[in-house]
Amino acid sequence: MAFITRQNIRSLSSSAALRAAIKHVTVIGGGLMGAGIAQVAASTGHSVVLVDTSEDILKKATKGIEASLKRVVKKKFAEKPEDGEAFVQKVLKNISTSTDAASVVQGTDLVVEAIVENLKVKQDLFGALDKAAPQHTIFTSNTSSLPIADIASSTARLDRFGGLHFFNPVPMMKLVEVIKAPATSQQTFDVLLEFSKALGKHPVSCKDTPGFIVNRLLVPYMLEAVRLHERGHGSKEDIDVAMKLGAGYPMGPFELLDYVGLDTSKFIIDGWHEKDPDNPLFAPSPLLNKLVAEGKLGKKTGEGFYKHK
Ligand SMILES: C[C@H](O)CC(=O)SCCNC(=O)CCNC(=O)[C@H](O)C(C)(C)COP(=O)(O)OP(=O)(O)OC[C@H]1O[C@@H](n2cnc3c(N)ncnc32)[C@H](O)[C@@H]1OP(=O)(O)O
Ligand SMILES: NC(=O)c1ccc[n+]([C@@H]2O[C@H](COP(=O)([O-])OP(=O)(O)OC[C@H]3O[C@@H](n4cnc5c(N)ncnc54)[C@H](O)[C@@H]3O)[C@@H](O)[C@H]2O)c1
Repeated sequence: MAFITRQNIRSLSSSAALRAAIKHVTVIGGGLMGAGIAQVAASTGHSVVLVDTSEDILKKATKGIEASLKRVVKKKFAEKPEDGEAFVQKVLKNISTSTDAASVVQGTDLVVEAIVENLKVKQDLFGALDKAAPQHTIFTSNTSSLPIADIASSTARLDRFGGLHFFNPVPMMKLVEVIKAPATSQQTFDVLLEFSKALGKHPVSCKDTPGFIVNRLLVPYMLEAVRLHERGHGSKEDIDVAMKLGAGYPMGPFELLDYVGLDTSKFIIDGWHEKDPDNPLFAPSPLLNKLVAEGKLGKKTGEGFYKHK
């Protein structure tokens, strides 16, 4: 570990050297995204510590990772199921868990944060981690909508702070948006691009602008679907079928909102509305607000726009 130091980081030029820079990864948040990121990092040979606030959440996350890995190997090792089982066990061995982020970051090359979409909570976390992590450790956030520069402002490592935005479900979705904030160094950015490739993902470069590329287009689209339904211009079922069969989307907007999480979707739109209240694309939705207030957060709680088993 600790391949990158401030002294040798300038000599990191080849792809191989950049890839070798990240061996030990700490993923903070063991929910939908964090569990998927930990799974993919462990599957590609990284040693991973997954952090959350309670042992119960971590147990649930580990069970989810095991179930997801079994789905992956069913196809990948269809001819040799015993090799598939060995792969699952090997990957699970690469993952340990902890409820104490500050102690585990002492041995990490990269932090990927995937906790709740709230600026203050993220800043508090990174402020504490900055004091505990070694100099060489790179910090990243998987935020959907918050400026990376704002999250990084709670630390003194602005040059070693960037964005790594994964997509749900992480084991299946090939894209990673790599975000270069104004103070992110070119070396950090290059390491993050190579790390994304080492995970088997396709990185794209993004500026630190609201929603980066995908969410700036996708979130207004999903909210427009809710508004269309609120106006009585279509049932959610018809809108979903229309977008799947008429536009070739794998999920309709209501299915996707349930999949992403209605709380996360509300955090995103509320944050943008606060900053740009005149933009009609960022207007809050009464129906979304009502469902979140009722605790109907989508697939993860068993009900959102739809009921889930
Ligand atoms: C808001 C945020 O900031 C950004 C975001 O993340 S926005 C959300 C982005 N994500 C999307 O848009 C997802 C859109 N949906 C899809 O692409 C597809 O519906 C899907 C990949 C989720 C599922 O595919 P679908 O064909 O509908 O269902 P299903 O048959 O269950 O799954 C297809 C394959 O994926 C696998 N799979 C699905 N979820 C999986 C998971 N969590 N782990 C492992 N494998 C999984 C299945 O095993 C299956 O494999 P198979 O073809 O070998 O049987
Ligand atoms: N859901 C999506 O489709 C999606 C896609 C891309 C990015 N994101 C972003 O990823 C992040 C996580 O989203 P999610 O959907 O996985 O949320 P989630 O609610 O499923 O999981 C969040 C996890 O973080 C944990 N947590 C909260 N505060 C913590 C702290 N201080 N320390 C450690 N753990 C803490 C919670 O206990 C929970 O397990 C958010 O920033 C979100 O915007 C979400």
